[in-house]
Amino acid sequence: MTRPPGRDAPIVISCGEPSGIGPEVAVAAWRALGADMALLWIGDPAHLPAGTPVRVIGDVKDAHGPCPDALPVLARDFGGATVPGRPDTRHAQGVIDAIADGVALVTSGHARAICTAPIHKAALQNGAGFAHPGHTEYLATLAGGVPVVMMLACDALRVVPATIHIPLSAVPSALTAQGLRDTLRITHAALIRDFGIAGPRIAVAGLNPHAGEDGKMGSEERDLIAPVLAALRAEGMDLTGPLPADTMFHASARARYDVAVCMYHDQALIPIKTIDFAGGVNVTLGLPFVRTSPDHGTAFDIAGRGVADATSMIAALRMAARMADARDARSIGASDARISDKMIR
Ligand SMILES: NC(=O)C1=CN([C@@H]2O[C@H](COP(=O)(O)OP(=O)(O)OC[C@H]3O[C@@H](n4cnc5c(N)ncnc54)[C@H](O)[C@@H]3O)[C@@H](O)[C@H]2O)C=CC1
Ligand SMILES: NCC(=O)COP(=O)(O)O
Repeated sequence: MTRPPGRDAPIVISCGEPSGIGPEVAVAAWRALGADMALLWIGDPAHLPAGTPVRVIGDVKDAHGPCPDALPVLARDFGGATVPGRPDTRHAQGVIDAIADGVALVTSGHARAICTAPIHKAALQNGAGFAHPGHTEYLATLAGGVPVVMMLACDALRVVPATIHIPLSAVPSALTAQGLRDTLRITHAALIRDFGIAGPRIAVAGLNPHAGEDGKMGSEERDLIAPVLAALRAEGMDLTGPLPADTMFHASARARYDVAVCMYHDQALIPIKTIDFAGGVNVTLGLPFVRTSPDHGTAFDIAGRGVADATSMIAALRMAARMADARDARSIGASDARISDKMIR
């Protein structure tokens, strides 16, 4: 990463699947935040809701600073209009490129963060042979193959699935000590660096009912999870678990931790989407840049009707800005420290 781009630089929004609700929630979020925050949408302007005022940007420097009168757009031609709810294979490569272009802007220091609108994974696989199960894995590849962690966060809860987009039947064999250690270490470091939590309290779910009931209902807790937790506790991490997953998400249980690390996708996502579907944010931890996303998908059933709730997209943009601020503050702090170090010598 080059030096931080400054608070005037935009947060880029990749268009996501154009036949889903991505374009409309992006426009609604710009209407809500555009007076206070620099934003830059990457995609085909023909896919924006009719009547959206657009400012096509030639040079990303022209997207610095808030632009409340028109949505700044880095225009791409995806080769055709879109029909709500019907992904078009011709658009798939453009959707993928918008993500890569957004990441390039952030890593080159021209943008502060990327906020990705939802993609339809199958549409990208069918249309462009997209080899990744989701953004999370694609972004890890774009960042050079770094290990990453998916976290979903709302005001009441943060959750991390230790395995992500794999069939349920593949979960037990995909859970490894190394993978779990990486997940816990990345989560711990990110809560300190990006969320300002000095000593993160991490609760870890078991895999099986009743966290295995002393090995009577499964052995992963005893043989895999507990030893990993013991080793990381010895390094100073504040970990509880493995806990029975069914009793760790009610309000008084949630008050005892800062993040719940779960063993598979739905164990983590069902509680947060139940507690706050509208306000949840998906954030990728471990990347060298800031990436957030709304917690919902393409919602084909309501796309193009103007009824999609943009609360999650707005929350995702706000979280991206806060995370970028936190990273800026640390990097400015670090360079100040280097300067004062030199002065002392
Ligand atoms: N970050 C991403 O790119 C994500 C992509 N997806 C993808 O989206 C596609 C559809 O996934 P689903 O499981 O159907 O989930 P979904 O979130 O698209 O839809 C589930 C239900 O919630 C409603 N809904 C979703 N967002 C809404 C909003 N903002 N306002 C009002 N109602 C909303 C939908 O109308 C639907 O009834 C899949 O291909 C999935 O992979 C799903 C989650 C995240
Ligand atoms: N269920 C969460 C989800 O699908 C988000 O995936 P990603 O595209 O952010 O990796």
